[in-house]
Amino acid sequence: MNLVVVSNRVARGKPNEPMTGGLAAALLPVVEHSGAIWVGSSGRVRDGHQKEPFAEIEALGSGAIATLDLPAAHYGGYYEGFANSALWPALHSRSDLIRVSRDDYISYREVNAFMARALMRFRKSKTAFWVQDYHFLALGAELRDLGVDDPIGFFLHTPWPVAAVMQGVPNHRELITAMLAYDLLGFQTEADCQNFLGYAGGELGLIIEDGVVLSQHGRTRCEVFPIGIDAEKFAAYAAKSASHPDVSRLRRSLNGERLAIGVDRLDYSKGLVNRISAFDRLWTEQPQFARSISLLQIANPSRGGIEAYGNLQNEVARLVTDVNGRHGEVDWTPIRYLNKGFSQAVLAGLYRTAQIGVVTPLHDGMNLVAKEYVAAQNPADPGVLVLSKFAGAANELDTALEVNPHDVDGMARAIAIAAAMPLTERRMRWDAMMKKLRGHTIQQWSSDFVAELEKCRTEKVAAAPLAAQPPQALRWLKSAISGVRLI
Ligand SMILES: O=P(O)(O)OC[C@H]1O[C@H](O[C@H]2O[C@H](CO)[C@@H](O)[C@H](O)[C@H]2O)[C@H](O)[C@@H](O)[C@@H]1O
Ligand SMILES: O=c1ccn([C@@H]2O[C@H](COP(=O)(O)OP(=O)(O)O)[C@@H](O)[C@H]2O)c(=O)[nH]1
Repeated sequence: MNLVVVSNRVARGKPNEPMTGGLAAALLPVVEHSGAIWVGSSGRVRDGHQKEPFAEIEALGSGAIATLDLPAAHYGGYYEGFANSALWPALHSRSDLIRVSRDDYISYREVNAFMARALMRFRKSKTAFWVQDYHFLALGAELRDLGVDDPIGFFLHTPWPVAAVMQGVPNHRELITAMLAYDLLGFQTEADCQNFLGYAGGELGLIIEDGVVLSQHGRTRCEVFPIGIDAEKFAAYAAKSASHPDVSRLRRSLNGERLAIGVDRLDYSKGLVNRISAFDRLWTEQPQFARSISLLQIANPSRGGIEAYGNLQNEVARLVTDVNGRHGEVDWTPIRYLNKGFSQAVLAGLYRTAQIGVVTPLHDGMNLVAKEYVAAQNPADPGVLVLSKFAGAANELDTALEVNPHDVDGMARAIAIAAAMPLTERRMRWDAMMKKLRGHTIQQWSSDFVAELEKCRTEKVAAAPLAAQPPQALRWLKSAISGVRLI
């Protein structure tokens, strides 16, 4: 089976460059080892009507990356508009930030249709399509409209909120009905999956049986596939990172003080304001921690053309200046705040240098930084992960110090507890988390999904004659022939 992976963002495959987000970071090794073709946006646009989409193709391990120039007239409305100003805030339960625009929705659908047409040239006799993330909710339906009867699966990297929040997204019914053209919908957590099923059953009134939604598109299985990392790679990077100039300079600069590290895109979902406020609270309420704990916050700028992101960047910069101004000394800077990225090899060394990892998003699909921080620790003297209960990673990393990111005092207390935690407890917590990370790698995540996708397609085709009926007919049939299972 040939695998075609599709996402908006693709990784550049250069080992010394930072990754832009977890999706690209996670899929890079999957494509390298599976021989898949990974199709995504080049980040450039092209004017006019493209007969043949312009694609650049380069090898990536045993696979390849094909990047497309997206249509100039629709790119802004698609990426900064509908995807990141309507869907992203909704998916992260920030209804207050949803921006509604009819034109953005049209552009979003145009780009989904454009991508479907472009994908036809990557289709061979036996192909499975694996679509990634909220940029392409309608891509499966567009492919079906073009006559594609191959397995088509979808994985959502973000959370899926409760139905009342999704109802704030323009055209939500049409869009979510289109999602049912996929054979398999994958989610990061059980809560996300249940929220989706709740919407399908409640808002769309569809029948759901054992995690399968029955609709006019047939059967759509919904399942949980928490994304993993290559823990061994991070451990190996960390073990040999000391010689890297950034890592050794950081270590020399510490003078015995303890370091906490935060690594995030500058995104309102990451809870940066509350995190910095928690450090402010710690240094104010427990002055013995001034000089003895400092924070290294890497905050890579993201989606800078969107107002909410520009506002956040200003707010965080102001807050850091204020906190440093009040708590700093001539020879001590409480928060080292960097608006740039590092390669994962360097990042691993920075993670290992820090005794505390602070990962406190208000909402996050998974948060790979949490997993990478754990994997990069020195087994003989591991650091402590302070982790938000609203990160998908909290489901697996359940021996981290769990915090509520809305509770600034609680986070300040957790940071103090982390700083004082004895070695035996740190090792016990770290061992348990490391076992989970080793037991569920990124390669397993992808092979589990693809195996399930092939199985679902076979089941869907076998059940097609009955499941292809409109949902109203299914409901009527079900009540008319009681006791008969409609699968
Ligand atoms: O492509 P961008 O607009 O620059 O944004 C970067 C990525 O952000 C999001 O990442 C998510 O995927 C991670 C891996 O599964 C997950 O750990 C994290 O919780 C998610 O937020 C977004 O979903 C991606 O599409 C973006 O590429
Ligand atoms: O300077 C940086 C900051 C982050 N990352 C990578 O970007 C990803 C961030 O993923 P995460 O799931 O934590 O959050 P997202 O940005 O996708 O929301 C991780 O794999 C990091 O290793 C990186 O390579 N360099």
